[in-house]
Amino acid sequence: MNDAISKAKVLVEALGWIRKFRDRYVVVKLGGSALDDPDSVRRCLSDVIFMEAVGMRPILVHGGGKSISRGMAEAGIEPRFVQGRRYTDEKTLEIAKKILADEICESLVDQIKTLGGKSVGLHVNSQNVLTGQQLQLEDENGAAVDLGRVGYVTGIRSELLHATCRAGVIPVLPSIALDADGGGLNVNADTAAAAVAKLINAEKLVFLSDVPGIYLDKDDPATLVQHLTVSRCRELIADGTISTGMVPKVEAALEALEVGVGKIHIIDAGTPHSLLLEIYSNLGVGTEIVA
Ligand SMILES: Nc1ncnc2c1ncn2[C@@H]1O[C@H](COP(=O)(O)OP(=O)(O)O)[C@@H](O)[C@H]1O
Ligand SMILES: CC(=O)N[C@@H](CCC(=O)OP(=O)(O)O)C(=O)O
Repeated sequence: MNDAISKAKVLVEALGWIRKFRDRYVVVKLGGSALDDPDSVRRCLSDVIFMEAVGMRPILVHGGGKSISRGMAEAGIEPRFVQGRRYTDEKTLEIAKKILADEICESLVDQIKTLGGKSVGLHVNSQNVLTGQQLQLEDENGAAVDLGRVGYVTGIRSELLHATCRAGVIPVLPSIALDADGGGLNVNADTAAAAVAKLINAEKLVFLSDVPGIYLDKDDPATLVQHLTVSRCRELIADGTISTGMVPKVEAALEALEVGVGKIHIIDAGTPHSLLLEIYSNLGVGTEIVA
């Protein structure tokens, strides 16, 4: 009986959050590290289906950096990263498009359908949503850095996203954009997710990664921080506590917060139902970043 009552309490606790987030957009970013574990992916997708079923409007944005690197190795191309971005020549762009749009995105859509949800892949080879421009970076001496076909998102087809979500269909977007001439651009998936969150006025942006959140000591999970402000994040980037793949994630998070996205969460895709616990319970499981 006690067990039954505690289960009912979980539902009652969730009710408050379900009401609060009804019809609100949440952008969920699934990273390449998380995508490598099929069980985690299935569990995360079933959480996303739950969110849609209880009235939220989830939009899934995904990367797949590790798979692109594997695809390049098969094609005999050595991956090269400049300031965390993959140098992308035409051949690499074709590999990225094939792997992200045709393979990973379509596989996520199929899995959502198998799990009982409705979903559609919106991308360069179906209905494109993300438009962008070529990214111009400078090195420490102020000289232009050639990144090839690397871009950033400047616009989204928000009407298509609204209509898709209103119809109860979960949109899945790979991080490839089209420029004004219809040319493909390889976009870092963290920045793509933040841009979508920003342009759709999302309530939340959730990064599903392969760590439970941000650690104060990169190698010690016991140092997980539950709550960070923008200024504290900047300090942690400056002193090197936040490094490697976490830097673009947190920088993208800060940009999204600056333009009104309510809250950012960084959680572990491998922790069962971390998404549901983070959104629909009083118990936060990862790191939240607030303005
Ligand atoms: N302070 C930190 N706390 C936690 N992880 C960190 C930190 N600094 C760097 N990292 C690294 O960031 C990685 C997550 O980024 P990344 O591998 O790019 O993930 P994704 O594929 O989800 O985008 C972690 O696996 C970890 O190695
Ligand atoms: C320009 C650039 O670097 N694009 C990324 C896009 C994929 C990505 O970001 O995937 P993760 O989320 O797995 O890191 C890349 O080619 O790896």
